[in-house]
Amino acid sequence: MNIALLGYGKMGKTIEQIAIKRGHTIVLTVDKDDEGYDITKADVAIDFSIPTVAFNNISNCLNNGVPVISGTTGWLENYDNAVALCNQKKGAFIYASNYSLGVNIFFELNKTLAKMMSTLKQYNVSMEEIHHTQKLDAPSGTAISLANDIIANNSNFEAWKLDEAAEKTIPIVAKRIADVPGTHTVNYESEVDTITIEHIAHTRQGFALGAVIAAEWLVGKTGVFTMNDVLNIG
Ligand SMILES: NC(=O)C1=CN([C@@H]2O[C@H](COP(=O)(O)OP(=O)(O)OC[C@H]3O[C@@H](n4cnc5c(N)ncnc54)[C@H](OP(=O)(O)O)[C@@H]3O)[C@@H](O)[C@H]2O)C=CC1
Ligand SMILES: O=C(O)C1=N[C@H](C(=O)O)C[C@H](O)C1
Repeated sequence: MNIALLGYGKMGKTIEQIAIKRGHTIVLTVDKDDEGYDITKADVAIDFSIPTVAFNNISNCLNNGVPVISGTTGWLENYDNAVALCNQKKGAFIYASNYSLGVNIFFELNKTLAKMMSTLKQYNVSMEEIHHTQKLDAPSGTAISLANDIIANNSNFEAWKLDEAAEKTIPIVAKRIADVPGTHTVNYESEVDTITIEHIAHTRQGFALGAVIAAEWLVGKTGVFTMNDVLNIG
């Protein structure tokens, strides 16, 4: 497959290595100063850029008939517009806050636990995410997905908030520590005990492999998909 990498930073470069090992060709890399690039030579585009440009990158692909997967976080105010454009153009699009197999299993565990805890009002939930100090957004996209899945599966919680505890609200603490690829923790705490589930990424390889697998899966399809479709879980 001919792949375009929109965003050629830590993730773009890790994806490049894995894509080449899997027999693909990188035909385009786009970074900050690469305005007006020609996407049409790519069979699929993989966007891991920055929050302010992700929607432009995705729109450019969909407008040119190129399937696109995005892992960029912090741009979700435009997610519905991306879905509408994909449907209008009969294109192919995946966004996932986290492409790793481990986190997608962790998402399912989190949903199951949230359902189990819904009748146990003595437990308060809280979340923590830890990432490297270059991260632009907080809380992480993965933390937002986890919080939204708790809200969808447990009527004791209606919203999430960064750093703030309030009634029916899930507080999320975001810590920034040098070189941490990504750690997510969900805690249920009562007066007598604590239940914790945690995912720790040791490297970026898991995110990158998942992104390449998603790109391979998307080519030839039409529609808006999620990692649950790719991995056939959930
Ligand atoms: N969904 C998932 O599984 C994962 C998601 N992520 C997310 O992916 C994104 C990228 O992460 P990461 O690679 O670590 O970040 P980096 O900062 O290392 O890379 C982002 C790259 O985007 C480039 N960029 C800036 N402007 C543009 C533009 N107009 N078009 C294309 N690229 C541009 C930056 O260039 P320059 O440095 O010159 O500004 C930089 O090289 C983040 O949003 C992060 O949260 C990360 C890991 C996993
Ligand atoms: O910025 C990162 O590095 C990561 N971002 C994603 C997120 O915001 O959830 C996924 C992963 O945790 C790494």
